[in-house]
Amino acid sequence: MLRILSSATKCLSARHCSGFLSRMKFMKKLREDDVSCAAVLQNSCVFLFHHLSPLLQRTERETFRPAVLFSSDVLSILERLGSDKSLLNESVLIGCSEQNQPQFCLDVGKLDQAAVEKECGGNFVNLKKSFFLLTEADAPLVAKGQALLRWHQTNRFCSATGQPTHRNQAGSQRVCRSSGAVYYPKMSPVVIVLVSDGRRCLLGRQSSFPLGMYSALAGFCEMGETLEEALCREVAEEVSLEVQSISYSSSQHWPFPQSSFMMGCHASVSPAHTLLSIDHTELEDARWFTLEEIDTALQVKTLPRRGDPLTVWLPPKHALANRLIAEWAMRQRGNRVEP
Ligand SMILES: NC(=O)C1=CN([C@@H]2O[C@H](COP(=O)(O)OP(=O)(O)OC[C@H]3O[C@@H](n4cnc5c(N)ncnc54)[C@H](O)[C@@H]3O)[C@@H](O)[C@H]2O)C=CC1
Ligand SMILES: [Mg+2]
Repeated sequence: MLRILSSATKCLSARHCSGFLSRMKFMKKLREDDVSCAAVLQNSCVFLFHHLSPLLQRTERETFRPAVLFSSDVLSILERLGSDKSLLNESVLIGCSEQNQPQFCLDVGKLDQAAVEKECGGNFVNLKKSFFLLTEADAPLVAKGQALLRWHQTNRFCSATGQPTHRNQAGSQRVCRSSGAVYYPKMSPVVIVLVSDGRRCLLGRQSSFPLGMYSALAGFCEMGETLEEALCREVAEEVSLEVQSISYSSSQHWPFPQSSFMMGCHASVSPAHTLLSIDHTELEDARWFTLEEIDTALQVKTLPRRGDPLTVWLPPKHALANRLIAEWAMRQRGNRVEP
């Protein structure tokens, strides 16, 4: 069995960079210079995927972390499993750790899954499950890796000429040599908004959500829309409310169902106009929640099962919706005047 190293354990490329600025410049160079990138890949961390499912390893504390191998370990595995070692060159650059360790991801879907799992002492777990098994710190990098690997797998041909596209070594773009068209990985912009009437906040649920889960309203931005226009339209479409003011909170990359760029906002509506008219083609339910109800929902740690009494619970900390709700609750607690 091979050793699986946390990305912090070795620091092979420290001489290349130190601090945030040099790390960013180093990454830029790797994206632009195929020869440097190929050389660095020989001494880097690699996150393995199998048909887009990341390889996870159980820790001593019965939690999970992404299994991180060194390129030399990957080459040994490829050799032992009788695979062409050039497969390593299909790795895609995903980052550089704070310890200055370049990080790549590689899909070994061509190899036997069980054989790789045995070699590595881990398991390939589909992204939806693994995203929530991982810590808030590890999940985004794994999601980014999967998103890039998926993009490469689904953009192998030029949409103008039908000719094959060719990736650069870092995997940050693909080029059609026939037309010269350059393709870059794409995300769909999505607005997510926590609407408040000053006293309560508005949450909704789609029928596809797990039982009892309510979240902030969200929707894809349409071509040509500003963030603010998309937000007002989505709230109008889904619950027939007119938003009065908007403030931006923060953003996140969201891998489900495919790469979205989520932009999180707070918005207010007039307390005199809070009557909801729900579009049931989009939402199964939407309701106003008081601070007490939100506090209770934030406490729910074990997910309800079918047959359990209906408990409202909220998206986990990994989701921007959770942050928006927590921000709102904190602000409400601060505003509350004790009798
Ligand atoms: N990270 C978080 O906290 C949360 C993330 N989300 C994510 O936000 C996203 C958008 O939320 P929804 O309410 O489902 O959006 P939505 O309200 O825009 O409705 C989805 C529908 O929009 C259409 N659509 C338009 N452009 C699309 C595109 N580029 N890709 C896919 N469908 C498109 C499709 O018909 C789809 O069925 C979802 O992917 C969901 O996973 C939703 C809630 C919380
Ligand atoms: Mg929606």
